[in-house]
Amino acid sequence: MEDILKKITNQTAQDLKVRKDKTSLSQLREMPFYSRQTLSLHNGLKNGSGIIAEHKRQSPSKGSFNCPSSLQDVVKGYETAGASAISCLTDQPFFGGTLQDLLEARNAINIPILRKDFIIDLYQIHEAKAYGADAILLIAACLNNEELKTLSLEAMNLGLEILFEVHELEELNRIKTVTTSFNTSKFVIGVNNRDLKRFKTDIQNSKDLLPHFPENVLAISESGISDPEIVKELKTLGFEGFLIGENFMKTNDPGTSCQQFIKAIKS
Ligand SMILES: O=C(O)c1ccccc1NCC(=O)[C@H](O)[C@H](O)COP(=O)(O)O
Repeated sequence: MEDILKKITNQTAQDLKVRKDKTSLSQLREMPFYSRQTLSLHNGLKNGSGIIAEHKRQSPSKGSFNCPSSLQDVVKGYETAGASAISCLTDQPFFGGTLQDLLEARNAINIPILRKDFIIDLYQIHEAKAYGADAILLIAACLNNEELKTLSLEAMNLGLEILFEVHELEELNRIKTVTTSFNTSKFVIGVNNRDLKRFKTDIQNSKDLLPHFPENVLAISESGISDPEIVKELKTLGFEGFLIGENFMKTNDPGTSCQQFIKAIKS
């Protein structure tokens, strides 16, 4: 595992102990959104712009984005702009997000929401459902095959879709192995263009890994996307989803930035 991921997941494991002591699984199950019918991320991407617009206050690579807009204004702006889905970061120590953000986003919008976090424990899947997510992220670099399978099955049981994230071919091959026995094709695989050792992004990573994708799986390109022309190019190659955070969150009005971006990819 890359150093930064190790650092983040070690912190996640510590924070989880505190949250588990504070809120039991039964209490999560009693929360109003726990029994809610989820929205399909997969369908949202297939039928819409393909943009997953991210709410991201800060990042380990860039620090704070100093976005003056409230979470509600950001996510409502993204929805109005025509985003297919929202990615809501809930990691606090490194990204400044909270589970409360997820709850607020759920109350504000009616498009699919991805809980963007570093999921290493079944408890987090139940949290995702209880706080209103429709999909979760599972990062191959943080999990072995057994963990990937156990977490995926729990998510699917709760009606949550999964975005599997890979950085390299070995991880993509592991996702292929883990998902072959699944009774659904409603999961998506994302290539993260961010090299976590050097914090550099390179779209070429998406282009290199796409030919190795399993058939009929929805492909997403993640990170470092700021040019609508790149999205147009990646679409012609076969990508159907594009996860974009910084490019919108570094502006004063992420919703309007997202609107202009979506207009540009359609022109
Ligand atoms: O963004 C980071 O610096 C980062 C560092 C370590 C682990 C993950 C990180 N980012 C998570 C993401 O995947 C991005 O937030 C997401 O793909 C959007 O990327 P961007 O459009 O470049 O903000």
